[in-house]
Amino acid sequence: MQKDLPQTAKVIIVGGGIVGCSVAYHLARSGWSDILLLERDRLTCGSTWHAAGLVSEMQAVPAMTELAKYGLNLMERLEAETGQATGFKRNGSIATALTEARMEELMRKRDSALGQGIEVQALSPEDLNKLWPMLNIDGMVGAIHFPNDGQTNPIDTTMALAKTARQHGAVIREGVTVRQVTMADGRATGVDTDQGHITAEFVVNCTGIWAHSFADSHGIKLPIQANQHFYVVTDPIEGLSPDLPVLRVYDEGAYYKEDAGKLLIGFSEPNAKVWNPKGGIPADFSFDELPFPDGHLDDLLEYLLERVPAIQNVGIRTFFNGPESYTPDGKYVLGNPAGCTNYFVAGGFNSTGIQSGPGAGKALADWIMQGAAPMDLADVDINRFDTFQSNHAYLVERVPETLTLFYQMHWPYKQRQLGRDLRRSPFHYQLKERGAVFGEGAGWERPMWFAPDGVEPRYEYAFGRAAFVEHWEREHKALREDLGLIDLSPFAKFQIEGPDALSSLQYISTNDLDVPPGGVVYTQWLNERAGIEADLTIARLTKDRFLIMTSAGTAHKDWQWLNTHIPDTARLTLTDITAGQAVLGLMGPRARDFLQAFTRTDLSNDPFPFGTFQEIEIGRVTARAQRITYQGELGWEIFVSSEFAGALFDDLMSGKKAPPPALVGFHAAESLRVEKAFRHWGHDMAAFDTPIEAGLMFAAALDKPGGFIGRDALIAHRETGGNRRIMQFLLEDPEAFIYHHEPIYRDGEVVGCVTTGSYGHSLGGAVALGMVRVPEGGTARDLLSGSYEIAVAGRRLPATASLRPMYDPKNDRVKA
Ligand SMILES: NCCCC(=O)O
Repeated sequence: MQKDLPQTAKVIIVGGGIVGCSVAYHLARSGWSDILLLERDRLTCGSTWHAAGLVSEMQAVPAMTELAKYGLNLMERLEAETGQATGFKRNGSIATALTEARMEELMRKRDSALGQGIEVQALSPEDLNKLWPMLNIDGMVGAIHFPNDGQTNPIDTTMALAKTARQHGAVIREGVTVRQVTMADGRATGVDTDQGHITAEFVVNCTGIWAHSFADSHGIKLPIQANQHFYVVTDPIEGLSPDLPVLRVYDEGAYYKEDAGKLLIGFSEPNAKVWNPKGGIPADFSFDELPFPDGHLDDLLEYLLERVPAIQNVGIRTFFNGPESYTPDGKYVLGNPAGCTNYFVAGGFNSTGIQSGPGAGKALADWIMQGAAPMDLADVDINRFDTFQSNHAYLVERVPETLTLFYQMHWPYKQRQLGRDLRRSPFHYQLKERGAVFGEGAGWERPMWFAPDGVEPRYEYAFGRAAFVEHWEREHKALREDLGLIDLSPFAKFQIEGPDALSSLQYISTNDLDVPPGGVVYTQWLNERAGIEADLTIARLTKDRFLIMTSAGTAHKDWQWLNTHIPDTARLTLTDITAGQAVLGLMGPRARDFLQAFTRTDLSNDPFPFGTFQEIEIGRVTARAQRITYQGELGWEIFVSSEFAGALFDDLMSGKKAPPPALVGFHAAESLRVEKAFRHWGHDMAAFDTPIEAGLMFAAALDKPGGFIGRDALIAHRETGGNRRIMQFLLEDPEAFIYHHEPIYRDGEVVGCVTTGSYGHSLGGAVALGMVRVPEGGTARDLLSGSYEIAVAGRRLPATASLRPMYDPKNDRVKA
């Protein structure tokens, strides 16, 4: 037993890598006391010690970028603050392109970086050579240079964080093994260590490559798995400048970093490997490395000898392989798994723990102290993952591709190949037979587009008008002008039933759900600050029974929100019935005539108005048809018990009663919704956007009896008017394509960025939604003046902007 090991703490952080030390640093520096960090062996001994230490501001999504920028600024001042050298330097970083397509990717990345206030310049191969004189620029098309990026020494940086944490009162103990987090009634109560029990108010899992198995041991599922990460280090190279920028040659799967007069070269290889030792990751793996397999990197090693010929003269001294933790989507995880509000995790850093860990540690510390995420962290929230994504075999199959994709072309709409074919809708094989090309969302296989006879059902990726765009366009127009059928089965469906179902839903929903049975209500769920936590549709099935419908991507999060916000005393049952109900969207101007041919129910407007549902017979099958749309046309979403789904599909597609609808994939579903300016949670709005900013006040029943969570904050926010608004944009140039995060300029100044980009095949150009700043001292109406541009691959293209949907602004088509 260590002397003076506390018996109780406010926060116990398990794991002494850079992330755990950053959490301790930020809690202690903010004045929280009784912070205890427990490390099984010595600080940094898991993955931190062998990390390469590249630090870049620009990350995959804006929230990660903001935290990385914070982290770099922190590293910059850490040495002065602690007196501990960290090795941090802003020697810059360069990303290179060996193809025109890669250059377009980099120019799009540059646009996005500029929009986020990051300094970046495009370089010609010759300019590049001035910054990296040893580089062989054969085949280089160009590059981009981030002068404020750099590198640091991971061990020293971690030690500096730990030192300051200690100076501010945190206790950091090495050589204490946490065997278990103790839990009671769904809450963490403390930890069992090899030296006794310690009680705690909060427990934080920062155990890196052990996070999955450690959490599993106390019943918490985490989507984290170790991959093998390889790098080599040369012998000293004469004349290598310590100020040499970090270099990423994406097309050759390699990064280069100056390392005490040598070059450290790391890889993102095509055939990446997980580390999945029999019996799990050894508990005593400490400052250890893994074998460097023969032949695994031969192609990439050949490239580097050509790319930096000086290496041929000195040779490679070290071949290193170390495990690092990865997630199924390449973004790290923060927050409360499984709704356990005093258990936190920060993990799965996908080889970016040094650049992301310091900022992520701050975000997590703030989350603990404030009791809520301190900024929009939807992209990294642990609850974006469903529980199936913590399955060990799934992770082992899935995560090597995360490492591989890191440096591969980031093609628009690129689909993963591994960890697929896991979640299939009841229509899967019928759609596949008809040419469906599948993409994956929340594990579901979803038809993205349909290849007609004679066209191979697979993507040829490209920027702009790729080959599949003509099929996407055909499906989009078929639905707009005639009739389309979309498989919407991945929708999550939660049934809530009981005498307190209505009052509980009223309490968490902005809209008034006290509608007659048969009504379908669009609503948001807000947090206390009036930020939007969920965006859903709720049908009142009977007086005491409701069906909540939400998108597959937010199912797990919304389920957690529901469970943690319905009052404890409420008399109701809550059931996830997603698997039992298949859904078809039958949408388009011919929807009524078509469906009428199958049913005796009168589908005309008066007996079957918009925003209602009825149970109807559709030929041989009885289903619940609800008259709403996410595509902006007349239509019904048809909910059918899964065992009848195949028969319903066959009947509708048979052509016996009416010409069948066109099959429509998710590219068209998305372009149809963006043309109609329908918002999507997680893209166009999230927990830091209010209904005012998202333009959704029409769904807030401010005067309903009893109010709702967030109502007072929403009313207060309405007084100030808010300083941002969602707008819709249409590019004037019909050839350009928008994807995501492109900056939006108003009169030459960045005022926001694209939240969803698509192509409006009916509007005739790229169409987008974007959150835009209201001019200082002005109102939302002022947004309608001024000239707008959107940056696309290095060019600023004029765009028309609107606060109302450009397509069918009065809903005439929807309510026809
Ligand atoms: N630790 C490897 C990081 C790779 C990269 O930032 O490109």
